[in-house]
Amino acid sequence: MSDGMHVISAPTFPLTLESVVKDFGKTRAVDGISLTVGPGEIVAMVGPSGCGKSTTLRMIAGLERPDAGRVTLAGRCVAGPDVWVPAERRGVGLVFQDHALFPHLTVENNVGFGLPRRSPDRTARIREVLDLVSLGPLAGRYPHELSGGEQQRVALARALAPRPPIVLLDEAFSSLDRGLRAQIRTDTVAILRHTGTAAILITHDRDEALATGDRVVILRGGRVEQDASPDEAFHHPATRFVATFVGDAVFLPAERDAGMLHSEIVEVVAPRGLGHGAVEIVARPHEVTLDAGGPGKGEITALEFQGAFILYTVTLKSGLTIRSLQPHELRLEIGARVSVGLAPGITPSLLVDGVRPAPSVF
Ligand SMILES: Nc1ncnc2c1ncn2[C@@H]1O[C@H](COP(=O)(O)OP(=O)(O)OP(=O)(O)O)[C@@H](O)[C@H]1O
Repeated sequence: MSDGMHVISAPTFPLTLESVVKDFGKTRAVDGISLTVGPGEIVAMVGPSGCGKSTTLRMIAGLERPDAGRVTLAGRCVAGPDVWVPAERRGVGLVFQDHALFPHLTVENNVGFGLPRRSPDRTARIREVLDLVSLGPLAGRYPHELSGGEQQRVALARALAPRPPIVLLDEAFSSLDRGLRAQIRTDTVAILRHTGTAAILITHDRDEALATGDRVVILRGGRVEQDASPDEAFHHPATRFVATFVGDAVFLPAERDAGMLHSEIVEVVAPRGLGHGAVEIVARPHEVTLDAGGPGKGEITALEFQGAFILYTVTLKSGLTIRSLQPHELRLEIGARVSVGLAPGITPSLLVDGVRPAPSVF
């Protein structure tokens, strides 16, 4: 610019959704979702069946047309009022649960499918992405000659080959068995990070979402219930629904008195401006302590062996049941009386009428 001003250009986000809506007849599948995915960011989208995950992904890919709102990919509006760019011209990478490989094409031809036929670097690019997923030696095989994990890697290589702004993974690991699944997921994330490719990963599995995403977007009824880091969603859930969706949660009703919140097992200072409404203190079972000495306010009413830990169900005097996750060193029988508390250093989150109070109260 001639006046000497520096122009700082806005970063180009791989993906922006603005108030996107999709109806199927009378069903509102997606109800005004807004979302941004930053460069190289991996976003896990999670929520119960029917919450709109796949429909959202299909609108990003161009397989469904939004009824309202706007989809922008790498700075280009691809869906909006009067704008519609079809799937084949969006350049989005897709990886599905069933891998969707072409059975009559070899691995290398599957990988090269999205690359222009006459591109001079086509062969080199196929080699490069096959090496990236460690499948170079299998380039000439057909999909039916590969294991499930290898097929998944071919699908990833095919999605990455055209250097897409974003890769969309729809339940991409669900068909793999448990042990393999964790390994392939780790490898996939490493490859996405290595190439700096942004991704949205759709999953039913909360542990997968928390382990994989830089951010987790929790959907419910076609809306974003919370969009936060895994740590934030786990420790400061926006709603009661999120609290239970991202992990096992213990809700302790609390009474207000003289600036304190009193629950059956713990007291905490009431933050200023907490507002009116029913307050609950939220804890996780691994934060609930049990002490077998003394009279105790609770009684062990069930226990469940969970590998490295035992999950105890404790019934308190009021009849409220809570859960506590304990190492095997603590051996308690059903019927044992215990004192119950919260581990030192824990600042439990609060809900007022089922919703996290505004951050300004803390
Ligand atoms: N083609 C369609 N026609 C009619 N209704 C549809 C269609 N696709 C999805 N729906 C409905 O839209 C809502 C959202 O579906 P969607 O598949 O996006 O959910 P989801 O979160 O991906 O679910 P799941 O985890 O079970 O795959 C559901 O109520 C579903 O029944």
